[in-house]
Amino acid sequence: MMLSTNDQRVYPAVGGLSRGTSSRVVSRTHTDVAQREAMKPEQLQHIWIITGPTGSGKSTVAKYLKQELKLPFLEGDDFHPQSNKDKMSNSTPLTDADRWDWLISLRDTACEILCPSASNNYQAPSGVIMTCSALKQKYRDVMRVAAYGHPTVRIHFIYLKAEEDVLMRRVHERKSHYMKSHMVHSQFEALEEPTAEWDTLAVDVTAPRDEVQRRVSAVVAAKLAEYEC
Ligand SMILES: Nc1ncnc2c1ncn2[C@@H]1O[C@H](COP(=O)(O)OP(=O)(O)OP(=O)(O)O)[C@@H](O)[C@H]1O
Ligand SMILES: O=C(O)[C@H](O)[C@@H](O)[C@H](O)[C@H](O)CO
Repeated sequence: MMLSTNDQRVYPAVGGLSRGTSSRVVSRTHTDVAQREAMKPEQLQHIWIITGPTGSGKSTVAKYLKQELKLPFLEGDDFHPQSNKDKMSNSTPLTDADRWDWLISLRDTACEILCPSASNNYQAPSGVIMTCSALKQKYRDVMRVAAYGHPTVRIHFIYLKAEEDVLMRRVHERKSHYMKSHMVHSQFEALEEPTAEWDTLAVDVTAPRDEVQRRVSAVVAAKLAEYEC
């Protein structure tokens, strides 16, 4: 299934993110809620966060989705400081403390991208795709802050789900990456599955790549269709 692309739309600066507010948490008022409910689909900006443990195929799926939706893409791995990469290369799992700044910098970069600016010719994109393991609920909550005070923004987690042994095999076969297969178990230990969270679309990724792509396309298309009603 091919997704319809909506990246060509031009958004007025007035409805979108405004510079300088990306990291500020604004309290939700009745007006905010009313504005949020009154949004037209073409005014919305979607943050698609591809989540799951190491080896679940986040980068693979995100590159596919980038082509399909023609949206900017942020690779979560690129936002880890060298100290985090060194830790993971040395087979030491990251702690919460290691992850906060990483999560915040990813979130704030997504907000910057969605903001009309000279770099996008004052035509902010209709969304952004990012990879981010977001293993725990409190990490996903950090990302959810991107929608606070920004009535145009909708956040969707696409959770790539597979059994540990499947990911162990995939990471073992993947060469030239700092994350090695013996780190997979620690990722499952940290994992709090988001399957019951309202903004999460779970996709079973045990299947071959083309089938996973079809599943991801289907859940994204279904989600976008909800806003057209
Ligand atoms: N559906 C699939 N079937 C088989 N192999 C796959 C599938 N999807 C991805 N792979 C392979 O599994 C490995 C892990 O995929 P990928 O690097 O995209 O995962 P990731 O979640 O981004 O990992 P990390 O968090 O460690 O960066 C890669 O070698 C990739 O080619
Ligand atoms: O939170 C984490 O422990 C990391 O983000 C891992 O989940 C990533 O998979 C790692 O960056 C390897 O790519």
